[in-house]
Amino acid sequence: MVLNPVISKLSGKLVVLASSSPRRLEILRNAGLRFEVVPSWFKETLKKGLFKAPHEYAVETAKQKALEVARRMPIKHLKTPDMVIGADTIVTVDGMILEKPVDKQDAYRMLSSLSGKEHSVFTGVAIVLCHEKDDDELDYQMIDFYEETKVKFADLSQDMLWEYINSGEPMDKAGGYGIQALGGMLVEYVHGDFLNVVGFPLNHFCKQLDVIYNHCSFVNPETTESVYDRHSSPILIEQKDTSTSIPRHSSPSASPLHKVCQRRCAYKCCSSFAKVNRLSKQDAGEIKLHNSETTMLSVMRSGDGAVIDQTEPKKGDLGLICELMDGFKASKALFTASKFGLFDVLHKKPGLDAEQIAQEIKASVKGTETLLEACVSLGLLKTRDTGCPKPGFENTDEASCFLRSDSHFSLHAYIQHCNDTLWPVFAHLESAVREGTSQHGKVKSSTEICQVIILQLRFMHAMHSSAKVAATAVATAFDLSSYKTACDVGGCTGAIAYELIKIHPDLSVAVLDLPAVVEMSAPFQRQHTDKRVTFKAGDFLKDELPKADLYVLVRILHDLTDEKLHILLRRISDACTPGCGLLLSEIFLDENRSGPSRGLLQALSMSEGKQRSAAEYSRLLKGHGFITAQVKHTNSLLDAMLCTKA
Ligand SMILES: Cc1cn([C@@H]2O[C@H](COP(=O)(O)OP(=O)(O)OP(=O)(O)O)[C@@H](O)[C@H]2O)c(=O)[nH]c1=O
Repeated sequence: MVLNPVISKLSGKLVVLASSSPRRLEILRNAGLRFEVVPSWFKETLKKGLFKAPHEYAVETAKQKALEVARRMPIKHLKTPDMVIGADTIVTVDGMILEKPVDKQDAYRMLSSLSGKEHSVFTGVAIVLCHEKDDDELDYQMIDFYEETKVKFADLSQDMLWEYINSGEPMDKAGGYGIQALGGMLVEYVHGDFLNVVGFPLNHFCKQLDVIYNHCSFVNPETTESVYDRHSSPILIEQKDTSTSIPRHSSPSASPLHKVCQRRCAYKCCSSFAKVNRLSKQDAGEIKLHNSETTMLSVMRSGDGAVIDQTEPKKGDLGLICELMDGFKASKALFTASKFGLFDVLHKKPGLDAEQIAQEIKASVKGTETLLEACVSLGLLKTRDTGCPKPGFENTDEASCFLRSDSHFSLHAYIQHCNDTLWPVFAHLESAVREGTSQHGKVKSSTEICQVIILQLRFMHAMHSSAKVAATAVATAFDLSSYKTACDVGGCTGAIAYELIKIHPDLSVAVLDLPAVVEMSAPFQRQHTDKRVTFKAGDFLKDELPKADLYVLVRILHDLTDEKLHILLRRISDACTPGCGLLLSEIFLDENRSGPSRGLLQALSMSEGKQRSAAEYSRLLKGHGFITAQVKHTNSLLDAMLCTKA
């Protein structure tokens, strides 16, 4: 297998990764594959008992994830992809299939069942090759396979397990661990493909691409001929069979899933098979069949004949609700501790007890004690045994990194902004929802005019601190070496600009922002001497944009009305020559707008704009002549997208 020619076979094709897993994205990106990410909406609810072996469950889930995206993309007016890749990772031990834990207790249960034992990690992968037929139909071929890796865990003590669980790492990972990070410390040995455990069996995938593009010919959907490659061992390809077309309103039993299962045939390469299936684009909604199998709803009739909906609570349901009910208390505890400078005090004098801390922060002993305990429970502080009857307190690593006011990645100013500005705005949320307007005005109108400048400066501090935390992820998201001049439109204090020039030595950046902002941003530049960042005062909606071959828009578009957004994009597009780049950074919503919460909660206090998914931004930009080259979900505060002017 020659790796690069295999990956390069896909250049120029629209390859879509139907996954929200940042690990899969990174594995494939690192392999040089160019693709878009459209997370699947398929709910992982297939009945495990229906499958003879665990890997069949993983493969079937992967197939359904990929098919759901292949169906949805053309309907949602996105382009029909050439290839959709879906994957599903599961952990199996003692006959049980472990997926992602629903809460900490569940993670504990999973990890204890793995302690001291060998288990298997299976990743099922589905590759859907699509061929657009006409307005209504989509032909596709499905190739699927799986990979198994054996992993042995050391004996794990209860303390160690809880420490690991409290790190937060287990929650979005099958089996409740991430071998690529802290979870690696739990592992005694790995037999097989390491990346398979992380979430994607890259080696097996490349072999499959090799088979697809170098060693076999697939059924040509136009001619309906089935073809064998005579120079390699025969790959059995089912002849196109229109009986696999899915009726527009197929019943669950005639679902693609069932058809696919029944029609499975012998083939080379593990469990792969390829055949042409036909899918009506209208069938997108029909994938719901599994919901009926897994729902826990039982309908009963009460004495007066009314239907009572008795939904049994699922494990973890209560945990979720409690977390949400108490969420505001946790936030306010963080804001208060931050306002009192608690994390600075404990950085300078770790190990102080409650009484000493109360003295330092000039607060009551009783109140301080309560706040300290709450902060420990939230993972912001930890206790230290000082040998005295009263425990000492110190910052956790997270607090040390993000909550001190003097740390490089300090979010202190942003947290104060949350407390002083956003908290009062959210107190008016009911009115905001009822009236459909932001409540910023109500809160601001009660502010003295002379305070406006102070507020503006505070706001800039807040933006500066969160931009600094997001900057590395944004600046390193893509290879920008071909660009020499950039303009950071609305770049505020230059936090992103300075990071960009740090990472890209040949780049110089002009930061464009309103005159008042540029004037007030001087104190933020004191520690920077590099002349490659310059500031230009101007209104990006009216004044001339500095010439550049890369325009940068970080957290700008979501805040603009549609009208302003189109004015800005048109102005940038006019300033660009073909080949110029546009680096967009925002929180990208999931395609079904079901998350991430950070983006959706932010929308609740936004005045004019709206939050969008990567595909929505992509479409907007396409309307102004920009083609999306790459999308990156960074796992940091902001995601990123690189587009090129066509
Ligand atoms: C064992 C292990 C798993 N994982 C992650 O566990 C998720 C599995 O869940 P999934 O359902 O297969 O995928 P998902 O995250 O829900 O994404 P999607 O493809 O959208 O369903 C994937 O993320 C994997 O990386 C690690 O990161 N490290 C590990 O060591």
